[in-house]
Amino acid sequence: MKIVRAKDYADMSRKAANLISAQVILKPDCVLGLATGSTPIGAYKQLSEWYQKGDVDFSQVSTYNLDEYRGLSHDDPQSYHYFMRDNFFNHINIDINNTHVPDGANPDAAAACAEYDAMVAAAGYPDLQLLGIGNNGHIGFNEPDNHFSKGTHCVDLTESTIQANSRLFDSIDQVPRQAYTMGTQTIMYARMIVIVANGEKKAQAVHDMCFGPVTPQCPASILQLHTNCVVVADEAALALCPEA
Ligand SMILES: O=P(O)(O)OC[C@H]1O[C@](O)(CO)[C@@H](O)[C@@H]1O
Repeated sequence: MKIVRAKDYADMSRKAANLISAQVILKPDCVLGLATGSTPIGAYKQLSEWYQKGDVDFSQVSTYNLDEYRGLSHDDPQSYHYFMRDNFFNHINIDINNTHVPDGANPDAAAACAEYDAMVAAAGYPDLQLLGIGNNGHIGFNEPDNHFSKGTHCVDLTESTIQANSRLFDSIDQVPRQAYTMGTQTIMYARMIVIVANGEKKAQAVHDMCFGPVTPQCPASILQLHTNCVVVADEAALALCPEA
């Protein structure tokens, strides 16, 4: 696990975007695993600007997102389908048919998850997986648990995640209680992982991810065992990691 210290959110976003654009430049038809949440928005913005300047070309890239709320239509402004179009896909030259997000609109959880797993496997798994980290150490929507998850599955969101994500909804009652998420094992199949974190709220989770025991109680801690994982975090998120 390599830890890259960034000055602030803008610096973190640029550094993460640099790693992603290097992947696309080196392998134009690469598979990117993508994340939602507030943290990666700056990196998506930076990549979109570099695309506009002609520095990076997404025409052959395909993408697989980590997760989606169960029960939201693809056009619901709170859905991750919508988020990805709004924050990234609409601003670059990616073929929208090559972008994939778990189908939260399919009420048949088993079918939706099995179908998504088959697609990610058929694509050969991501060359690079971008991740954010939850305040409780979750990756994707893999919440603290007594075992690490494997493939795509339906999860009950924890109260802390519902609370944290309620800032993006009109009221906490509107936050969906379930989601479909890529499993931890699938995330670990990515050939490179870039995990971004900023702000003091993430400091404990970042410390536990990098220096705590490897335990499903902090799902991100398993990344210590990945052979090519880069943590890009700002000073505030690294406040409890002075040794990093
Ligand atoms: O970047 P944020 O908004 O803090 O979210 C962190 C994590 O939480 C999620 O949004 C899910 O709650 C993940 O997709 C993300 O990685």
